[in-house]
Amino acid sequence: MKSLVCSWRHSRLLWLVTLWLGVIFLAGFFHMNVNITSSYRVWRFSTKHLRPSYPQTNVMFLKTHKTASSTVMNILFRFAEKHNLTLALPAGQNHDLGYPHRFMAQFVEGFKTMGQSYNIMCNHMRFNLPEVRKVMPNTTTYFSIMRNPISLMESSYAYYSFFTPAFRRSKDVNEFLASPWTYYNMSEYRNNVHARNNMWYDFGYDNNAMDTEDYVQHVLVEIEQAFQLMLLTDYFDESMVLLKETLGWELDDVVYFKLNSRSQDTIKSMTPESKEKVKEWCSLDWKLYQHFNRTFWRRIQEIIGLEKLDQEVNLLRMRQKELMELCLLDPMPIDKTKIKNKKLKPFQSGRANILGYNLKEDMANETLRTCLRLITPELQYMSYLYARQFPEKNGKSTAFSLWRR
Ligand SMILES: Nc1ncnc2c1ncn2[C@@H]1O[C@H](COP(=O)(O)OS(=O)(=O)O)[C@@H](OP(=O)(O)O)[C@H]1O
Repeated sequence: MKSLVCSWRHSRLLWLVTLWLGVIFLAGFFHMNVNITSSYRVWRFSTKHLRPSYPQTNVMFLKTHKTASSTVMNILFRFAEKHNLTLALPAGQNHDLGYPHRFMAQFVEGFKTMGQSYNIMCNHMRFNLPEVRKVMPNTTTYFSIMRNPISLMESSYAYYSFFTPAFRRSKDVNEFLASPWTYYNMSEYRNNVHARNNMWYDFGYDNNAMDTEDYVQHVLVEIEQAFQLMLLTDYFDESMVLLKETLGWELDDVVYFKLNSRSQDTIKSMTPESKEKVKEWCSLDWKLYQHFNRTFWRRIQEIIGLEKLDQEVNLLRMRQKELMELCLLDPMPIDKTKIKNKKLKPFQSGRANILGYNLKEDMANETLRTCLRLITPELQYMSYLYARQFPEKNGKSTAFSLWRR
C-alpha cells in the first residue's frame, strides 16, 4: 500500500515537474518568439538600408523650403520622364500641394479617379501622412531634405523679404534676429511660417510650439517612422550618393545642376550673434537638424562607408563637370538679366536675385533635350509635365512648349 501511495506521489510529482517544465518551455518559447519578432523587425528595417536590386519608382519627397529642394525636384522630374511615371501634381492652376495648409489628397490633380496609382510626389506641401497615404502606394519610399537653420534663415529672409510680415518690417536679417519678437506677430501665423522653425512646420508640426524634451522626442520618432531617408543640403553631393543607393538608381539619375541659387550680392553676411540667435529662435529646427545630421552620417557608414562615399562623390562631380561642359555657355549660373531664352528664367522673389543658365547653341536634338531638362526651372518643368500628363485640361499658366521645337 505504502509503495502504491509512494508511486502515486512519485507520478504526481513527475507530472507536476513535467507541467512546470512545460510552463517554463512555453514561457521561454513565447519570450524567444517576442525576441525573434523584434529582431526580425530590426532585421527587416536594416535590409531597407541595403541597395535595392531594382530601381524604386514609387517615391514621395517632402519638398521643404529653401533647402535645395528644387534641385532635388528636377532630379525626380527627370527620373519620372525617363521611366514614364505618373506624378502627383497640384490640381488646376496651383503650383504647390495646398501649402501652407495641411496636405489633403484632393489637392492632387486627378486623385478622385486615379486613387493610389501615382509614382512620384514632390511639390511643396505641409506634410500630413494619412492623406499622403491615400495618394501614394504602400511601397513608396519617403524622403526629405534639411538644411542648417542658420543659412536657411538667411536664404529665407532674402527670398520671402516682401511676403513674410516679420521680414517685411525689419531692415535685414541681422536686425530681425537681434529682436525677432519686435517683428514677429503670432496672429499672422501662416504668413510668418518662413520666419521661424520653417522645417518643423513643413513636416506638419506647430512651429511656435514650446520646445520641451518630450515633445521634441515625440516628433523626432514620428518623423523617423514616416521617412526612410533624410538628406542634408549642406552635404548635397553626399546626399545624392545616399539617395541613389537607397533607391537603387544610377549615377546619371542624380547628376544635377544647382537650381534656385542666388547672386552673391543678395547673400547677407550674418553676425556671430545672429548665428547664435537662430539656434534659440528656431530651436525646434535646430534640434531637428542636429538629430538628422547624426542619422545621416550613421546611414552613410552603414551603407557605403566614408572611403567609398568619397569615390562616389568624385564620380558624381566628374559627371556633373562633363555635362556642364557639354551643355552650358557659361561655367557658372548667371544673372537673370543675362538669360537669353526668357522661357528659362527662374521665378524671382523678394530681394533674392535667382540665377539661371544659358545653353550652348547648335546642339544635337537628343543632347539639347538632356541639357534642357537639367536647367529648366521648377515652375516651367512642372507645367510641361502637367500638360503631358493631363492633355485634356487647361495647362498651368507657366506652360511653355520647351520640348516642341
Ligand atoms: N546642389 C545644391 N547644394 C547646395 N545648395 C543648393 C543646391 N541647389 C540649390 N541650393 C540652394 O538651395 C536654396 C534654394 O532652395 P529651394 O530650391 O528649396 O527653394 S524653394 O523653397 O523651392 O524656393 C538656395 O539657397 P540660397 O542661395 O542660400 O538662397 C540654393 O542656392
